[in-house]
Amino acid sequence: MMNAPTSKTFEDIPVIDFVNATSNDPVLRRALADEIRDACVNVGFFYIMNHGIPENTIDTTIGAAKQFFALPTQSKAKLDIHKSPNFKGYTALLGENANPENRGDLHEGFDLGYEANVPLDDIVLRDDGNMTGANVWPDELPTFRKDMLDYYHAAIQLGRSLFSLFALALNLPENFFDDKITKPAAIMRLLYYPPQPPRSDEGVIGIGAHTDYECFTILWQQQDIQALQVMNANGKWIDAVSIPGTLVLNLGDQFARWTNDVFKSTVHRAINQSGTERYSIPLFFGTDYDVKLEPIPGCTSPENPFKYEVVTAGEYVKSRLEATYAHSKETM
Ligand SMILES: O=C(O)CCC(=O)C(=O)O
Ligand SMILES: [Fe+2]
Repeated sequence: MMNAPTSKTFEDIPVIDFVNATSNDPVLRRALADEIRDACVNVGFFYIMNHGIPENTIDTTIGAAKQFFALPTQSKAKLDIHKSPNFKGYTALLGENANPENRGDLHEGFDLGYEANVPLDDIVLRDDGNMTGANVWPDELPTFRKDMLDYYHAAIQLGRSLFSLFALALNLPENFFDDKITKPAAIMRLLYYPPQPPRSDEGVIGIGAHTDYECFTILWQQQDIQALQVMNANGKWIDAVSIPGTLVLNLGDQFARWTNDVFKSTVHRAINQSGTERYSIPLFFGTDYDVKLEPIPGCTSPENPFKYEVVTAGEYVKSRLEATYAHSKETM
């Protein structure tokens, strides 16, 4: 876990209106990028208002997610993530352990990625054999695949526009990341958190304290349930309350490394003590597999040299994923 403290402590997570995200007016885009920079440098989390993913797409996807997790155990086990060479499929309760100090996370999950046989309008993809390989789908739910990919493609579109804004926020040309995200290395995950009693087992919570691995995560979280918490620089947990109509955006370790910690990858966790089931959908957005995480212009100086070993983005994420799932491998 990368525990880089944030430079300035925060008590609130900023809400940023994306209505001007694709405006033709560079002044408006610049103003938005300044807000984003502030959130990335000081918090590592922000809410996105006017994110552009249609509400009915979200509703359909959540409906399908509920049906999936309600399937019999044997149906879900057929799709177990340990059977996949590229981290796709089902994670059973306690199958993941985001914080190695804990004993397993109290959630079930389902992971999917880009499918080469579903053309995205403007993207040419090749399966490079590394994590972009085949998804698995439940035979029992005929529309599940379409429902998932509809959300996936809408979120990818948002993610690509975010990369331009992050470039601006780093005072780089808006197209700086374009040739580094030709194949969306984006993993979408459905999460189901059963309710846990207020005083529960030590070391078992919804998802243990962790940072994410990729550049950033676009998170849909269920309304009216408080579960997600974000750690500020004083080690205090700040509630990431659910705000209707928004998505949560948080930065991950790929971006923190790449920007020499100018952008913060902030520790977070989720505990569902609401008494009801909770669903969320993180979509982890990385770069192309072979992009080298070399110092980004403007993020280093003689006084502030690059702190990290240069690795490729894909190898970095893959090694982190292997470590995450290693804990439940023996039980398969
Ligand atoms: O469910 C949530 O609110 C957070 C999930 C999360 O942090 C993750 O999957 O990395
Ligand atoms: Fe996370």
